Amino acid sequence: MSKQALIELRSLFFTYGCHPVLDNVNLEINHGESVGLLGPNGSGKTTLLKLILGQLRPHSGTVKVFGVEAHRLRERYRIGYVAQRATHFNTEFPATVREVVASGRVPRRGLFRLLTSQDYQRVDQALDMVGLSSMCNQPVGTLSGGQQQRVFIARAMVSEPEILIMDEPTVGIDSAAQASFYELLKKLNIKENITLLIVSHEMEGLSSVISRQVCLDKNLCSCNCHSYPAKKMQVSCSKRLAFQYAK
Ligand SMILES: Nc1ncnc2c1ncn2[C@@H]1O[C@H](COP(=O)(O)OP(=O)(O)OP(=O)(O)O)[C@@H](O)[C@H]1O
Repeated sequence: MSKQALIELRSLFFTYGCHPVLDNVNLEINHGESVGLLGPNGSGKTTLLKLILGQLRPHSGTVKVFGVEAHRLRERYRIGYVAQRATHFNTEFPATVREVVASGRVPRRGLFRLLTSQDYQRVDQALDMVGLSSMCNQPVGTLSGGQQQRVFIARAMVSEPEILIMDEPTVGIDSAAQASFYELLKKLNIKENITLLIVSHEMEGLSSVISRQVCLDKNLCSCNCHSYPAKKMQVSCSKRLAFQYAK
């Protein structure tokens, strides 16, 4: 029996009004992979993630997650999601780091059930994993961009997801913080056995984390990040990509 892909896109077509964004996209992501998704601005990366998260429905073709059509998936907690610019927190935002991370446990526990000591144990484990235990009582708005990004990863992790999807996770994070962030992603993928799908323009830094890279420009084209240098790989994808990255 063939192994079932965790994420499976078949002949996917999506349009906003009369503006086609995704045209015949096919992609399979298997358990344990760490996939980088690259493409120029406006090429449909966030739209593709929204389809995988079941927030949008395809106009034709299929999007399956864990073998089920994405919009029908009931166990949403199986997918962790860190949105683009998740870290733009108002410094006055009153919640502490621990409270924000604990809120990520609600989808698994259920909306009307109080969190138990076991849930909080999981929260503390997630804080430890991202290296923020010592800051757990600080208001989240007072943290740096890189630290806030870790809060959002911990928040996604407490629901114990099998897949973690991140949209531009390193935007606004300085290069020193990026290096330790990439180490964290490697740990999640290899030690915690979590499948990763990461949208990023920073593929050079991410190349130590990802096992495969795909380029999107309405269609998808697959590239193996370990067999090509990043620039060459991007250029090979399409003329539009070549233009983008030659700048
Ligand atoms: N809700 C919407 N309604 C109409 N058009 C939209 C909507 N959301 C996105 N678009 C358009 O769809 C196209 C793809 O947008 P999308 O955000 O998926 O691209 P992206 O690759 O994630 O871009 P970026 O790298 O800039 O974040 C763009 O032309 C965008 O203007």
